[in-house]
Amino acid sequence: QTDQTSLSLSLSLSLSLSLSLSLSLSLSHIMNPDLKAERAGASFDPKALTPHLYGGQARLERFNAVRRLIEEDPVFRVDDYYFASREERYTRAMEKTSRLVQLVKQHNLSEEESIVMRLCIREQLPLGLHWVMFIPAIKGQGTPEQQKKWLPLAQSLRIVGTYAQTEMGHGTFLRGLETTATYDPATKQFVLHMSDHGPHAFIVQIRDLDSHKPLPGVSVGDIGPKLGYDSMDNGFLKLDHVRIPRDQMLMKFAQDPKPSPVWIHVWSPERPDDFAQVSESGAYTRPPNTKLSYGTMIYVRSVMISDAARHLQAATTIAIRYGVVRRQSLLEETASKETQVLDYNSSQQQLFPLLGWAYACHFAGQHLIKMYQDLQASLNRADLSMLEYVHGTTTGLKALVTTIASEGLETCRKACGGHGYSRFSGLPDFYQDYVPACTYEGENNVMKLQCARYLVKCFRQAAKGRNLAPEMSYIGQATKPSHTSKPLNLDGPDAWLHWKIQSRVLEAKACLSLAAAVRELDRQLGSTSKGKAWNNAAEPLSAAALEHSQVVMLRLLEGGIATPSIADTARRALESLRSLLALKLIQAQAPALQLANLLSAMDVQHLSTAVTKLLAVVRRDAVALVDAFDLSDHFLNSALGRYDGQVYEALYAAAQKSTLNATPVTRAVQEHLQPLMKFSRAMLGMPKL
Ligand SMILES: CCCCCCCCCCCCCCCCCCCCCC(=O)SCCNC(=O)CCNC(=O)[C@H](O)C(C)(C)COP(=O)(O)OP(=O)(O)OC[C@H]1O[C@@H](n2cnc3c(N)ncnc32)[C@H](O)[C@@H]1OP(=O)(O)O
Ligand SMILES: Cc1cc2nc3c(=O)[nH]c(=O)nc-3n(C[C@H](O)[C@H](O)[C@H](O)COP(=O)(O)OP(=O)(O)OC[C@H]3O[C@@H](n4cnc5c(N)ncnc54)[C@H](O)[C@@H]3O)c2cc1C
Repeated sequence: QTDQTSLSLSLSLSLSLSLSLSLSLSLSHIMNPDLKAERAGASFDPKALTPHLYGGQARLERFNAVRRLIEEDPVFRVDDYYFASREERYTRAMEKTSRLVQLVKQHNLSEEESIVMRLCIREQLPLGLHWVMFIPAIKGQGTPEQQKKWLPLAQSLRIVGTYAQTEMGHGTFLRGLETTATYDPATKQFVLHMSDHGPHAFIVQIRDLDSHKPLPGVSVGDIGPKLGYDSMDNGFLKLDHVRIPRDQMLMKFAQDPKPSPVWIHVWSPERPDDFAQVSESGAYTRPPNTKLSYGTMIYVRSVMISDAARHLQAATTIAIRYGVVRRQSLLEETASKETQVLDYNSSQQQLFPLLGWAYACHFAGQHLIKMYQDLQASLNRADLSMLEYVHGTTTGLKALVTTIASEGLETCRKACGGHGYSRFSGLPDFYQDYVPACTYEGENNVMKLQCARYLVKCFRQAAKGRNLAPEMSYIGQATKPSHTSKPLNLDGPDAWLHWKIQSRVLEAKACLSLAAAVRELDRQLGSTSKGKAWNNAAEPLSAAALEHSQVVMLRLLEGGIATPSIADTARRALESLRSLLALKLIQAQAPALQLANLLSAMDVQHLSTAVTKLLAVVRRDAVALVDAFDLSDHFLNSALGRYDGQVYEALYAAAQKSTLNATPVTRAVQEHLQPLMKFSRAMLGMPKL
């Protein structure tokens, strides 16, 4: 059996080898003809859309100039990416970080340009958290004096920080954290130790600035291999009675409005649900909102929407380009050519809504960053009115889009068939580095329930006739009796293409879910405690949070498309994509909508016809829509997603680098398989082949 296997494998290997060689000879440096035809046949020019996505022509040009700095520098090459060990990945990532900082200085780049530069690097950088959490924590949580002291040090990398909040025993439940900070008035120091309860933010020096060795009382190290994130040294940290000066507690929101004395944030056993504040002499007072110290998490949840966009853009670019290059099977037996896999309805049903989500996340990401900036500005004016809304919105969107992007990356991998499983497709690595987003910065089940908590609150306010924030006012419908609803009774499939109809139905469905969740919650509350009632109603509550978040995302997509600077041809293509996404969401809920008398049987039939029509419209522009993202081959690092579509040539060339191909016969075969086969032949004899 082993003999036969090795025989047939070597036969097929030599066969594919000669085929691939001839492909590479005849096709190198030529655009794949199918991809060329797609580009020629699109209804709009992606070059007209790209500047809009990058914030205008001038910003796009700056982006490209920065991107060239990365892609033309050998330190950032990606050809070693798929073969490096974890330690090599980590070391190379650190080398890239160091070069990145040199380039920023050398070219005198702005903060925005340095962010762009980080986004162009096809690697997770170990200092990512320094930029995404440590610096934002100082900005968001530090007093002006603390910012003045720490920000210049952090921004110039004289110090490098992390965000060590999660403990072995607690990640979600922040009120359950067990590290204590005990204030010692005699020395005006906090003593940090692992033993009790309480959430606060402190700057703690953990390593010597010169030797980089851990300081006394600090145990720190890498947590070991993970599903992905090979280039990151995610760490453990243990503090044993570590002393830090009092002013290293981030206490922007824990300050007494009166100028002195300085107030400090400390957990109090009398109010375990709460932060308290304590003065130098030990007097307590409440902060304006106990959740203000969670602000850095709100920031990261906001930027994570853009991160989901980037990953979905990459995955759909790879799968859609490959989908037009890859031909497999015959749709019609009489056809002269095999079918492009993107022409299969099942591929379109899966990939095109994801393309819609990629655009939705793009526009929503921009909106959320702005929303966070507005929140910060209002908090700086001691106005807390936005906090609840922003928390409710970001938790729901974080849960929705990280789930869609994670599942979407896997869908794109499967859409690429067997070659999608190769790491050279780029998709496995994007997936394994992205998927922890469902867990970090608030586990998604927990985030959905936080969003639901806000929705239930809005529902109860609306039921009392109170006004809601304009973005939430549609929830008022949820409180109305459902027996009054009437079906749409649309006069044909094209009526489904109107945004007003789509948003009306999506909102109606979200209201239906919210009303059902509140009914279930109230039913539970009638017979059990509040905690148990919420737990028992978790499923409908989570569904309501997701459907509300879909409404928000679709509105932001529509808002992004409606901006006047987009060329009309591109806008029409995007409108079709938005319609397809909205209608696919509605289609998934059609039975419930019919049951609630919101859609008639004919509405559902028209819906199905409209979806089929839209698939064909989006199919025509699918390549143009992913080309508009303008992701480079360097960033995609994908044999399947290349701009020129030379996928087989690239796969073959990449395979040559496998260390198993360094010698014609591997060491493993020489040391283990050959002796085994020799033994089998000696024992059983060998007929002539
Ligand atoms: C120039 C532009 C720049 C652009 C840049 C563009 C960049 C582009 C992209 C660049 C790439 C970036 C990629 C990102 C990579 C990131 C890597 C990150 C790595 C991972 C890091 C981490 O992973 S780091 C740890 C995160 N760890 C959590 O995330 C814990 C979750 N756990 C909780 O967050 C709390 O534990 C939880 C559950 C709320 C309960 O908190 P709790 O028990 O205290 O509170 P309760 O549930 O009792 O709620 C009581 C009331 O508080 C209200 N409330 C609760 N939270 C609130 C809040 N935040 N704000 C307001 N209100 C809040 C709630 O709504 C209730 O309100 P009410 O009473 O009125 O109903
Ligand atoms: C790659 C990666 C990087 C990270 N980086 C950092 C970092 O830099 N700094 C940092 O501080 N932390 C970091 N974390 C930790 C991360 O924030 C936590 O893992 C996350 O908040 C979830 O907490 P947990 O691990 O305690 O999960 P748990 O809370 O133990 O969750 C386990 C299960 O219990 C469920 N569950 C828990 N509580 C509830 C509830 N109230 N209601 C319903 N279900 C519940 C969850 O849904 C989940 O299914 C990182 C994690 C990962 C994966």
